[in-house]
Amino acid sequence: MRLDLDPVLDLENAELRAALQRAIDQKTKPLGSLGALEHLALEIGMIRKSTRPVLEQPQMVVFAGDHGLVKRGVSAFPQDVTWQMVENFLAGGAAVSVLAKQHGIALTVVDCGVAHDFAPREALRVCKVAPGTADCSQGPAMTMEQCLQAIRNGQELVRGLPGNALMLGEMGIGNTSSASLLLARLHGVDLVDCTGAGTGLNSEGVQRKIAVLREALAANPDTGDALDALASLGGFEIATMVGAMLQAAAEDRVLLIDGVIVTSALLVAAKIEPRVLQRCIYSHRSGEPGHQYMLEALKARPLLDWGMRLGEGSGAAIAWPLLESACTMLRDMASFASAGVDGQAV
Ligand SMILES: O=C(O)c1ccc[n+]([C@@H]2O[C@H](COP(=O)([O-])O)[C@@H](O)[C@H]2O)c1
Ligand SMILES: Cc1cc2nc[nH]c2cc1C
Repeated sequence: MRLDLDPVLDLENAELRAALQRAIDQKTKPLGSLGALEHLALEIGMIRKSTRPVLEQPQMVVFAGDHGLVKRGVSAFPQDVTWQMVENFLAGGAAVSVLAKQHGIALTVVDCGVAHDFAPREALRVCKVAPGTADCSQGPAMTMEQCLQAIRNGQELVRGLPGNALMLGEMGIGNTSSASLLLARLHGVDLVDCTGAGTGLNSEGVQRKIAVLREALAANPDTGDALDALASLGGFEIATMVGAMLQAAAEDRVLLIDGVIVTSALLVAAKIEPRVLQRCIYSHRSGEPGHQYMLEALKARPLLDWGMRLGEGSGAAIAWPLLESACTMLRDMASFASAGVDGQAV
């Protein structure tokens, strides 16, 4: 074992599940009539171990990192956009900035390995392993020591966060390549099926991207180990998210999962500790093609299907009020008995 993990306990508890289902069924509504909101309420109740769950001090953490593979032309945008967008997150002008503010979600940005030196800011955490990964078409993106350092950084970061709900977002030009590579390596999906336009490559660009990603798989032979896959094909922001997810799950926080890159980190975390998945809610289905394969592999049912493909945690921020509605329904709706409504259908 190369990682010190806090214990993650199995959440399956048939009594609590039955109590939650009873509480939901006794609310003043025809059975099942709140549809997916009822399912969401049950899942949150299971994670928070309560028939009256309260989600407190929601946190959005955006993990940023640069990718050596970008020099091979796998993205429609230049590497500098990573640090420029970090500045935009901190200045309050990015999608995730305005959506987090709209919903009262605290925003922290983490420099996990951006090729830029930032001036210190209150909302910026610097956990820089190195200024960008190595080009994984030539060999491993990071050393195992760097990979473990990034995971530890993520664990440490979450230990210091308030609240019981964590949204993860990311920023990293080139990181849809890592997401496709991790999916191909960990679940055997063909790169042709799971590689997409990312920030906006045209179809020739996607073909070139696939060819480069094939080189990356060939340059990093499969050892059958998820940590090796992460170190050789991932990114610093992805590895830091893996640590954050493992820690958040160990603390029974609700994990609201964003798009294809965040989900690629979850693929790795779930190989290390499958019970992480018991704490996850999936905000949306990304328009990036690999995401559908990831969701299937994880047996995940996303809340929204809006063709979003921005990342940053934007999908999680938009889905957040649905989680609040699910908790409000469980806590505040009257039951047939308390409201004096006849609950027997004729
Ligand atoms: O989250 C998603 O599903 C998603 C899909 C496509 C692109 N992105 C974002 O776009 C960037 C990566 O795209 P690319 O083309 O540079 O690999 C990175 O900053 C991600 O946040 C994000
Ligand atoms: C402008 C821009 C904003 C982003 N946010 C997340 N990834 C991004 C990529 C680009 C190019």
